[in-house]
Amino acid sequence: MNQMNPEGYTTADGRKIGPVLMEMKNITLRFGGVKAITDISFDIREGEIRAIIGPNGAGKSSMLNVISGFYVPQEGEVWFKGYKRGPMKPYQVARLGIARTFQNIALFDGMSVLDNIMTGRLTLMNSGLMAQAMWWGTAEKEETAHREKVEKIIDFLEIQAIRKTPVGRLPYGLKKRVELARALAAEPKLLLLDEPMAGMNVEEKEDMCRFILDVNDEFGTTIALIEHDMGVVMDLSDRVVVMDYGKKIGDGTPDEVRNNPDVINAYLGVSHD
Ligand SMILES: Nc1ncnc2c1ncn2[C@@H]1O[C@H](COP(=O)(O)OP(=O)(O)OP(=O)(O)O)[C@@H](O)[C@H]1O
Repeated sequence: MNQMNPEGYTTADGRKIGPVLMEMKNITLRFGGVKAITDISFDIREGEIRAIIGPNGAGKSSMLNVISGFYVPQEGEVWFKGYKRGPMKPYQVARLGIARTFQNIALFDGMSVLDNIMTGRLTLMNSGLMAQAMWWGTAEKEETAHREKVEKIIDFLEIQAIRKTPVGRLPYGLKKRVELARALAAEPKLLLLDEPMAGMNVEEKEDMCRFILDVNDEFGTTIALIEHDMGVVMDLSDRVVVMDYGKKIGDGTPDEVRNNPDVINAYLGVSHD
C-alpha cells in the first residue's frame, strides 16, 4: 500500500494507517490584509500521527485553528468523516470528536487534576444542572461512568499520585500531561496538539513522546500536531506537512520532507528555535 491508496497504507515500520479522516481542500485564510494561509490542501488519515511544521510565522497555528474549527477560512473546504464541515461552535466541533491542547497551558490552576480532567467530559455529559436537580439518580449514575473513564486515563498517563493536587502546584511537564489527559477525556477521534513539547526538558520530552505514541497505539486516536523540535517531529510522525509564508512547501514522510530542497532552503533561510 502507498500513501495514495484510499484504503490506507502501511508505514515503513509496519503501522497500519486507515482511510482519510480529514481533508483540507484549497484553504486560504486572511486576517485583514495578511494572508496567513494560501491555497493549502492536505489530508489526515485514520490512525496517523501527522505533523505540521514550518518556520516562525509560517501559518501553523492558523492551520491548527482551521482544523479545530476556531477559524473559518475565507476560501476552501474542510471535510471530516466524509462530510463537508460548515461553520461550527467549539462545542459542536468537540461533539464531532475533535479535541485539542494549547501552546500555553489552558487549565484551571485552582482545581485538582481530577476535576480538570473531568471538564474534558463536559461535552459528553447528557445530564445538565436541571436534570441533576430533578433526577439525581440518573445524573449520579452518569457521573460514575464518567469518573471511571477518567480514572482509566489517569492510570494510563501515570498521574495517579497527583490526582488530588491543584494543577497550579504542578511542574510544567506534568501540567502538559494533565492537559493531554483532559483532551483524551473527551474521547476524541482526532487529537490536536499545539507544541506539546514546548518548554520541556529532555526527560519531560521523552515522557511526552512515549505518551503520544501510546495514546495513538492504545486508543487508535488520530493525532495532528505542531512542533518545533525537529527530532521529536521526525521520530513521532508518519507524515509531515511543511508550511512557509502561509504556503505548503512539502508533504510526505519524515525522510521525504528532510530531503526536500524547498524545505531545506526554508529552514536555512530563517532563524529558528
Ligand atoms: N489573529 C490574527 N490576526 C492577525 N494576524 C494574524 C493572526 N494570527 C496569525 N496572524 C498572522 O498570520 C501569520 C501566520 O501566523 P501563525 O501564528 O499561524 O504562524 P505560526 O507558524 O504558528 O508561527 P509560530 O511558530 O511563531 O507560532 C503571521 O503573519 C501572523 O502575524
